[in-house]
Amino acid sequence: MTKQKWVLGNWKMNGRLAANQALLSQLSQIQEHEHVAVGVAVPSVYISSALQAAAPTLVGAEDVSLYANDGAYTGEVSAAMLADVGAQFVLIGHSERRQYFAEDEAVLAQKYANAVAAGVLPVLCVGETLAEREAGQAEAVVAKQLNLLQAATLLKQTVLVAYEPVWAIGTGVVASIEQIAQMHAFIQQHVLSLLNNDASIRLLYGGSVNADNCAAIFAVEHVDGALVGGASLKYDSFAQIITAATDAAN
Ligand SMILES: O=C(CO)COP(=O)(O)O
Repeated sequence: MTKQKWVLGNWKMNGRLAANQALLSQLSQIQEHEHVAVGVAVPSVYISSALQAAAPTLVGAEDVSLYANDGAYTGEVSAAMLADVGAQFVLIGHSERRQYFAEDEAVLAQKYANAVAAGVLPVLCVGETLAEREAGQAEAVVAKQLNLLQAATLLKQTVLVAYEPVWAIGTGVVASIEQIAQMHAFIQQHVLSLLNNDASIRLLYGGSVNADNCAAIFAVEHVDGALVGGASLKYDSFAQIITAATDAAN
């Protein structure tokens, strides 16, 4: 899956069956582009139904259990189950998981490994808070969050990382082009050094991406796509972002 541009939606805890199917059937009619991957991460209860309506749009999960094997873990969904229903990717370490569910690096490393073992492509989400940026810690924080990739050298596939500054998520405050360019260059270099230059890396930007700002973001070096929250919930805005990615890939 070495596409040049990736546009992934993250529905978060949104959606209902009928509305999902309507949105996905519109998305499924967008002309497929050989260099653009389009996908949506959806609540796990909707993965199966989404898969029936979405192709060629990829369908992924928003989270996966820390526990790898079947067992007495009430409420959990394992990576093997995601693979079983056909989920093609899974978000790991979204800032909302880190913030509301106290997921730390050890937990996320295990989740990442579980996804890899089950054959579900992990998308590692990283990003600093505003306080961390203001303290000059942005790169150090992101570097620490990337370190779990070291244990993922078993990967011989595309490494997908989404840089989502926490202060840009759902706020309408998009990072500046300079901030995105600087952090993406840093992430590219850091991941290559972690993986001994042996990886195909795709870096997505996330945080208040919309139809108006996406083209400028896609033009930044080392930006290989976007992870889109709010604007992925409406066909028009998501379709415009896909069009901009397609233009950028041409
Ligand atoms: O968290 C995000 C995607 O994972 C970004 O959300 P928004 O696009 O709504 O800012």
